[in-house]
Amino acid sequence: MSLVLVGAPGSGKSTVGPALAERLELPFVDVDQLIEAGTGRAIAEIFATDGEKAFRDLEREATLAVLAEPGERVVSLGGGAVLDPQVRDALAAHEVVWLKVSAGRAADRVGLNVARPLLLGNVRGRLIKLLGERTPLYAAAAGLTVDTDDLAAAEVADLIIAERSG
Ligand SMILES: Nc1ncnc2c1ncn2[C@@H]1O[C@H](COP(=O)(O)OP(=O)(O)O)[C@@H](O)[C@H]1O
Ligand SMILES: O=C(O)C1=C[C@@H](OP(=O)(O)O)[C@@H](O)[C@H](O)C1
Ligand SMILES: [Mg+2]
Repeated sequence: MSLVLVGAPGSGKSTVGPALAERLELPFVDVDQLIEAGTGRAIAEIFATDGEKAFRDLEREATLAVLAEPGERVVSLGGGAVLDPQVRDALAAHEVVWLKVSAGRAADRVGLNVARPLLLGNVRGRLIKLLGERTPLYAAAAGLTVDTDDLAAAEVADLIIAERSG
């Protein structure tokens, strides 16, 4: 069983994951990084050239493969991975932590970073829409929720460790 971080873009999955893995002395996997390493292409390039559907297919395959591996690790998913019903089923076998973030705070964090093609244009507006669609999915998947709005990434990691040992 792995410790799996879910949440919107800008919630801190890719930042908190390595900190958590280091503290727990577990291996760390970021599925977006795995896709980029496996294809030799940036996520933004996959979106731009092949479209979102092609990215979601790669994401499903990579996410299901990581979640099927035995052993314990810390896994950071992409923000949209929970849209896939097979991924949601696979998450049921893991310890899932939802890094909750408001649209305003997530927008502050991701800024105008072009690495997130889904948010291009009106970043805050897109985050509001995306959170509306995904909040029920994150909530249903998670056994633990951490509101990250007013916490530094290291504090989020500390809180997760405190909650699971307490
Ligand atoms: N709790 C936090 N407080 C402030 N900034 C954060 C926090 N978590 C992440 N960040 C910053 O926000 C940006 C997005 O974080 P990232 O870990 O890539 O999020 P995600 O993987 O969930 O999209 C990065 O610049 C990161 O340094
Ligand atoms: O929310 C999404 O649909 C996406 C989130 C991104 O990951 P982060 O959540 O780590 O930013 C990345 O997988 C891709 O740009 C799509
Ligand atoms: Mg990430």
